Amino acid sequence: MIEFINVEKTYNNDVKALQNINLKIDQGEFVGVIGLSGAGKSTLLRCINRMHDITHGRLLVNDVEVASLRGKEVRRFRRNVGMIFQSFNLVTRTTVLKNVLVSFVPELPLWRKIIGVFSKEDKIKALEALDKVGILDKAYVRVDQLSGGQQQRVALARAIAQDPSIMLADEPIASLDPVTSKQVMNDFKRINKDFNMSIILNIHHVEVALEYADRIIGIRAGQVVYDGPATDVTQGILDDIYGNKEAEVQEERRDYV
Ligand SMILES: Nc1ncnc2c1ncn2[C@@H]1O[C@H](COP(=O)(O)OP(=O)(O)OP(=O)(O)O)[C@@H](O)[C@H]1O
Repeated sequence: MIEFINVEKTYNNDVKALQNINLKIDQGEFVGVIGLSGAGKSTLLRCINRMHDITHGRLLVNDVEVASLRGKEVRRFRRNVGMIFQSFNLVTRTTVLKNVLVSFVPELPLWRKIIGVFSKEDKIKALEALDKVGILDKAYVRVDQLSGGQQQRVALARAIAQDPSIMLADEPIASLDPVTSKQVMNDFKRINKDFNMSIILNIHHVEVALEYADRIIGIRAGQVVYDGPATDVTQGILDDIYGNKEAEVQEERRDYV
């Protein structure tokens, strides 16, 4: 479970990116985080895996106080919280398999990192992860020969090879076409169902969020303005999250007249 208790995040430049966040996310939930650009979606995700430190309140992940983790503990903790980025973050000039194997590097002794030898078990784990996202046949292909969607699947395989209980995804389909986006979202859905992995993703495409996520968290100016089932999201709720520009303009005109 992920639990935010009165969480605040203020950056060094005094920007209050998150305020008064109280959330409980159970194991196995599929959550879509939506909101305007700059609302605080990435910050929310990045606090969960301690890429950013919270500045007030408490954040617990599987009963661990995230702020209390030090050094090695942070690395061990992050193995349990996979992260996918819009830009895939892959080494494109090497094979798909090597990119997945890199996920085991933190656990390897230094001499094996240097000579790049991975155990048979690691290779099997990596190949299994590629199989789970349907690109086992691409294991020995160089990443730069793959489409954007296939590259995102490699990133997904790399994250699931660590067997995390939580997967965070920061705009995972932002650079993909609609058809490929659907394939990647279906991968998330399958992983969520088959492995009961919690999926929390930031997404600009509201219709995709509503189609795939079970729960929607709407953020506006660093605060949660909606938290509930995707099926309950109405136009009025979307106006609360995104602001209804048309209504605001009408309002201003009325005031002016
Ligand atoms: N490293 C940082 N240092 C200072 N301010 C930051 C930093 N990262 C984000 N911010 C600010 O915090 C606020 C929230 O940003 P965040 O990236 O979380 O929003 P977002 O909803 O993910 O936006 P987008 O959809 O554009 O990615 C913004 O005002 C942003 O400028």
